[in-house]
Amino acid sequence: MRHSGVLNKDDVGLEKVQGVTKTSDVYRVKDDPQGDSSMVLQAQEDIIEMKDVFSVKLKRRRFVGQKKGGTVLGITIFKCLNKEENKLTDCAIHLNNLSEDHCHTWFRHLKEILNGFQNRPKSLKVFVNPSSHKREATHVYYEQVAPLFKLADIKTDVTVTEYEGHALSVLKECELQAFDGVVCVGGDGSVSEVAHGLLLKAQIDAGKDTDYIPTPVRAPVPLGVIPAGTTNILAHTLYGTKHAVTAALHIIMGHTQAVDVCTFSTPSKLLRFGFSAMFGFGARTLALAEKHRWMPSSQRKDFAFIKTLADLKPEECELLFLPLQFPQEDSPESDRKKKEKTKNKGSKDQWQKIQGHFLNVSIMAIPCLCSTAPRGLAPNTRLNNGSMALIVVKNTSRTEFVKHLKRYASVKNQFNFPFVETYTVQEVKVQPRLKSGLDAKENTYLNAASAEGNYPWNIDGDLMEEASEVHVRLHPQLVNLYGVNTDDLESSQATCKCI
Ligand SMILES: Nc1ncnc2c1ncn2[C@@H]1O[C@H](COP(=O)(O)OP(=O)(O)OP(=O)(O)O)[C@@H](O)[C@H]1O
Repeated sequence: MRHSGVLNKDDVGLEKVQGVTKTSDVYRVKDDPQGDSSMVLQAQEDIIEMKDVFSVKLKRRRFVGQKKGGTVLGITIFKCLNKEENKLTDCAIHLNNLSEDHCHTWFRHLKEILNGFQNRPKSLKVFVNPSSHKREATHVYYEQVAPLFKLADIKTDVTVTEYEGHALSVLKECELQAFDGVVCVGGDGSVSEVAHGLLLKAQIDAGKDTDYIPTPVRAPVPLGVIPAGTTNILAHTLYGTKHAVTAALHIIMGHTQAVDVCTFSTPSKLLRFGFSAMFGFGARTLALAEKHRWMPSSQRKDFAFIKTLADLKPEECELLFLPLQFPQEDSPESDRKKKEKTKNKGSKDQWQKIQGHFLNVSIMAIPCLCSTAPRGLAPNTRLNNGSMALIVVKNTSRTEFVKHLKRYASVKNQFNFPFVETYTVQEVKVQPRLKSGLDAKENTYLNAASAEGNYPWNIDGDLMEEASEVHVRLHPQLVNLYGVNTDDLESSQATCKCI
């Protein structure tokens, strides 16, 4: 057998015995007492690429109740298959042979090749949020994902979170070097907490002051997302689908890419690491939804959306931003240093200011694909292009604002309105303006501010409340995420019909 990474008909003779299911084929390796492995493949499928194989097992005949031993019948190869709409599925190929020695040789050879894939994880730290969406994350993990991890011989250390902030406190104490990756099973809120925890722990381990981190260090291991929440924007952006098995297979196959990350800070402290934020409409909607946690999740989100739209109000604020000085092409990871150099060239006098009344301000380091916006909330940025999209929606009528929102679901450009401005930026400072001469109650009515003067922020689907200026900085390719490049995904249709 050649170690070309491909099993083809010149390497091995496999006789297809019987098709079992769509995803399970049975072949018989022609009996070859010499152990000669250059046999002829007689099945319809000529080639099995080793890069698509994630597990090999010895197949045995066992009696009912027998746990160990048993007659070796052959080997089973488990392979990852591409289905339609960006979905992946697993498939089993059974190879039968009468010689036990022959089967063991094949098993060892294939195992050796699989062990040679350095980027595939062997040990994962897993967080499951049992309260996500309709409380199905635990089921999704144990029924759909854990069996695949076991098949791929991946060891797991699972924490089922018991309260908000649990994943963060476990990560702060976690010895990350014991794992090849961290996985979060839940919605955007959970993923946001785990991503923040992973990056914060990296800073703590590097001895950084966690209140002020101008140049954070990279996360030491990749992060994987298994979608099981009400909103799954990050999973959708990475896999092009909300499909737990697809996500698990990308993790098993070790498909990773470096992704840009933002830090969100006040003048005195770091609030969060994250990928995207909304201030104004997107944040008010989330704040209202959080107040109605007792409602079923999808209903809560639709209710909050409609109610916030009915009470549409602009936010008065000042935006300072540092435009990207030298627009960069989408470039591979090797350009990271070049990007950082570019970034440092931006001097303070290049800051630009706009102020006024804004319905929504989005600051996004990644395109943020979701079922309601298949091309993304920020289709004008990439996962790792070293910049953020700043999307400013100025005050306008509700009718015009709804037209703008509807465009997210269509193929038309959602930014092609006189009241929408977009910028490609490296840094943004958002300073809300409390109206002078008004008391806290009046300010709460006119602005989104709480009685304490705090403004809601929607950071990766997680609600944050801040009174002071929020400074958003981009850090190119700070974390590796399991998944594929958004540009390689098939585009899908919008599924939201609520406006
Ligand atoms: N056991 C728990 N009980 C309650 N909340 C938890 C628990 N574990 C984690 N959380 C918190 O639940 C929040 C929401 O989780 P997640 O995003 O996974 O679910 P979701 O259904 O998508 O929620 P959302 O409505 O926020 O989109 C996260 O901020 C997380 O910190």
